[in-house]
Amino acid sequence: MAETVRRMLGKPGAVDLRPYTKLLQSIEAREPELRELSDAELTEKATELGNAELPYDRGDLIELCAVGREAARRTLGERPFDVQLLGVMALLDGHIAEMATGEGKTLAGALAAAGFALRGQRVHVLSVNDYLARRDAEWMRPLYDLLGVAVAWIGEESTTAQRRLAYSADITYASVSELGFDVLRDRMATDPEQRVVPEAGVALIDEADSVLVDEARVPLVLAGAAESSAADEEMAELVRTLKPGIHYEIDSDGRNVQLTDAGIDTVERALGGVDLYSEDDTSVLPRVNLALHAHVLLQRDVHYVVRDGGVRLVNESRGRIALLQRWPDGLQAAVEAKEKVAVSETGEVLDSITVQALVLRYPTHCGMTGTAMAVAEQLREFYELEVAVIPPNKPNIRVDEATRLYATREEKEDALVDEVTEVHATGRPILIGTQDVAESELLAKRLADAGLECVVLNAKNDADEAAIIAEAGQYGAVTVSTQMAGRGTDIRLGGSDMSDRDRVVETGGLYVMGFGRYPSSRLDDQLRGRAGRQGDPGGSVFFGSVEDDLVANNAPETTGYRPEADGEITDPSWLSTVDHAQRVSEGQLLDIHRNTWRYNKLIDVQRSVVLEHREAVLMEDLADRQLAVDCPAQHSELVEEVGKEEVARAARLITLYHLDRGWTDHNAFLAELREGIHLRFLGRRDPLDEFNRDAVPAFKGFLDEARTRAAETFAETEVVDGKIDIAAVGVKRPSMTWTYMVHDHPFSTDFETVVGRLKGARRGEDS
Ligand SMILES: Nc1ncnc2c1ncn2[C@@H]1O[C@H](COP(=O)(O)OP(=O)(O)OP(=O)(O)O)[C@@H](O)[C@H]1O
Repeated sequence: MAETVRRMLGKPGAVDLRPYTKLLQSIEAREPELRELSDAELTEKATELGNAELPYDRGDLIELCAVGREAARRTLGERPFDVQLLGVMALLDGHIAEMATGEGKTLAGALAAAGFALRGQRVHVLSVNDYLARRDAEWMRPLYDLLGVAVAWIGEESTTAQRRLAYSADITYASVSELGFDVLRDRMATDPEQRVVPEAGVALIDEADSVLVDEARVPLVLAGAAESSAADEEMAELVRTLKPGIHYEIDSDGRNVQLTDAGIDTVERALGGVDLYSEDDTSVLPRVNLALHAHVLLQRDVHYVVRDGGVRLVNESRGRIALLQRWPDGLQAAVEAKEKVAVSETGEVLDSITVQALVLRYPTHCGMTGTAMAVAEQLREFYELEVAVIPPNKPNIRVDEATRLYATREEKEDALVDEVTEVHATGRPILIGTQDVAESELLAKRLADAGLECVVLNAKNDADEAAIIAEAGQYGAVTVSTQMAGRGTDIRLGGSDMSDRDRVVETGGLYVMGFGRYPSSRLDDQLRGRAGRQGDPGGSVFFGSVEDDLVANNAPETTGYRPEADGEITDPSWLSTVDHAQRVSEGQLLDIHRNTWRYNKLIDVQRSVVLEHREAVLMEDLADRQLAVDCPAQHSELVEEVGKEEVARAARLITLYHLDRGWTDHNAFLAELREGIHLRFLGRRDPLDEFNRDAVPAFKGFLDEARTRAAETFAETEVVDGKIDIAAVGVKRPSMTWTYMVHDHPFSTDFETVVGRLKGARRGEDS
C-alpha cells in the first residue's frame, strides 16, 4: 500500500495527484449501491450531474467517477482502474494526463469527455487520424449511451450534412486536420447556414504531445481553385526515354537530378532543336526539370501511390498515405502526367491555421499521452497546460538497454541484422522502429538477404496498419514500422487474441529495436513504450551510428573514436555524444516552434480583426448599411428596383468577397515577406522585428480598403432578370476548394533548388 501511495504522489514539477487519490476510496464505496441500479436509473444518476456548473465539487466528482466506472463495467466489460480515474480527474481539471501505453487512455478520455458533456460543454475529442477517431467513438458509444450523452465522429469522407450532424452531438471525435479544415471552410461561408462547426467549450486531445508540440507549427491550409495547369504529357513522354548515367545524373543523396550534356542535346533535339537555355524562351527548361524530377526522383509506391484515379502522396516519416496533400502545383501536375491520370486543379491559399491556434480557440483544452513530462515546459509556455503524471496500473518491468553505437551505418545495420537473427531464433517477437518508409524498405531488404521474413508497414492505410501492428506480439513475428505507423493500437503478447501469450512471455515479451535514435527522446520513448504494456515483460534497445543524421548534424565532433573490430564504439564519453546530439536537435525543434509561434501571433491578431468584421457582415446588415452610406444613389435605385432583401444579399456577398480576396492577398504578401526575411537577417537585424515592421503597416487600412473596393464593385452592379448580377462584376467564389497540411510539401525546396541550380550552372558556362 505504501508503495502504491508513493507512486501515486507523482513526480516533482507535475500536478499534485493527492487531491484526486483522496477520493478513490469514496468512489469505490459507491460501487455496491450503483451495481443494484437498473440501466435507466444509472442514466438518471448521470443526468442529475448536469444540474450544476463546472467545475465539479468533491461530491459530484466522486459521483461522476463512480457512475462512469459502473457504466464502463456494464457496457464495455472493463471496470476502470483507480489510475484511470486519476486520469479522468486530471483531464476534468484541464491538465495533460501522462499515462503509459496500454494504460487505457481511451476509456479515461471518454469518461472525462462525458463529465464535461454532462455539465453542458460541447466536447471535441481530437485524434491523430480518422481511423482512431472513428474507432474510439464507436468503441465508447455504448458507454456514452448509458451515460445519456450523444457521440458522433467525422472522417475525411464525411459529407457536409454528416459533419453538421456530427458536430451537433455532445461529443464529437475528429482528427485534428479534419476539424481544422472544417474551421477553415466555415470561415469562408457566405451564409451562416453553410457552417458546420459550432462553438465548442472543450478540446480533449489524444496523443497530446504529438499534436500540441510536434504538429503545433504545422499550418492547415485551405486553397481555392484558380486555373488548371495543363498536363505536360509531351515532357512526361520525353523524359521516359532518357537513360540514367547517360542523359541524367542523380546526386548521391537521391535528392537532385541533373541533365548531362548528352541529356541536354537529346532533349533539345527531341523538341525540334530548341535551345533549353535561350533567354527568349525560359519556359521549356522548367518543364523538362519538372518532368525529370517527377520521373526520376518520385517513385511510385514509395513517394506516392496511384489510387482512385489520382496521385496520392505518401508521407514519408509517417509512412502512410496523405490524402490531403499536394506537391507544389507544377510538380503535382508533372507526376500526374507521368502516371497519365487526370490533372488536378491548381490554386491559391485562401487561409490557413496552425494546429496550435486551432487548439487555443477552445476555452478548455486538455489531453492525454504517454510522453508529456519531457515537453512539460513547452506545454506550459504555449498552452498554459500542466502535466499530471499518472502512475501505471501495474509497474513497468520492461528492460531498456543502452544505445549500441557503431562507427558506420553499415556496421550498425550488420549488427542489427545479427541481433534480429539471434533473438528471432528464440521466437521472441521483434518490432523495429525506423525513421521513414525508405529506411523501412532498406531494412526489410537487408533482413530478407539474411533469410529473415518480416512484415513492413508501408503506407497502405491506418486501418490496415492497425491490424498489422496488433499482431506484432505474435510468437516469432518480425515487424518493421516507422515510429508513427499504427500508433494507438495495442500490441498484445501472443497475438491480438492473446492465445499464445504464455509462450511469448517465456521468450521475454516484445523486443523493440530502434534503427537509430529519433530527433527527440520523446520519440524514442514512444517507440520503447510499445513494449511492456500493463506490466508485460518486454525489452528495448536502439542501434545508432556516427553517420546517422542525428549525430552527424548535431554532435560537435564526430572523429577520434576508437571502435571495436565490429565497429561498435564502447567508450562512454562517445555514447553520451548521441544524447548530446539529441538534446541539440530538441533545442532546435523548440526554437523553430517558438519562432513560428512568434510570427503567427501577429498574423493571428490580424486574422481575428478580419474575422470579427466578417462575422458582423455575415450575421448582421453591416454591409448593407455601409453601402447605403458609400453609394447612396445606387443603393436607393436598386432597392426601388429589386427590393431591400435582394440589395442586402448582394451587399453582403460583395463585401465578403472583398474581405476574403483582401485576406488571401495579404496572406500571400506575409508568406513572401517571411520568406525574404532571412536575407535581411544576414544584415544582423532581428528578423521578427523586420517582419513586424512591414506586416503591421501592410495591414493598416485593410478594412477601409475592402470597404472601398466593395463600394466600387457595388456601384457597377446591374440588374438582370430581377436580380443583382454580382458575377458580372467579378464577384466569384473559387469553383472548388481543397485542403492540405504544409509539412506535406516535402519536395518544394529541393525542387526549386534543382531548377535554380540547373539554370545557374548553364548560364555560368555560357558567360
Ligand atoms: N479498466 C480496464 N480493464 C481492463 N482492460 C482495460 C481497461 N482499460 C483499458 N483496457 C484495455 O486496455 C487496452 C489498451 O487501452 P487503450 O488502447 O485505450 O490504451 P492507450 O493508453 O490508449 O494506449 P496507446 O498509448 O497505445 O494509445 C485496450 O485493449 C482496452 O480494452
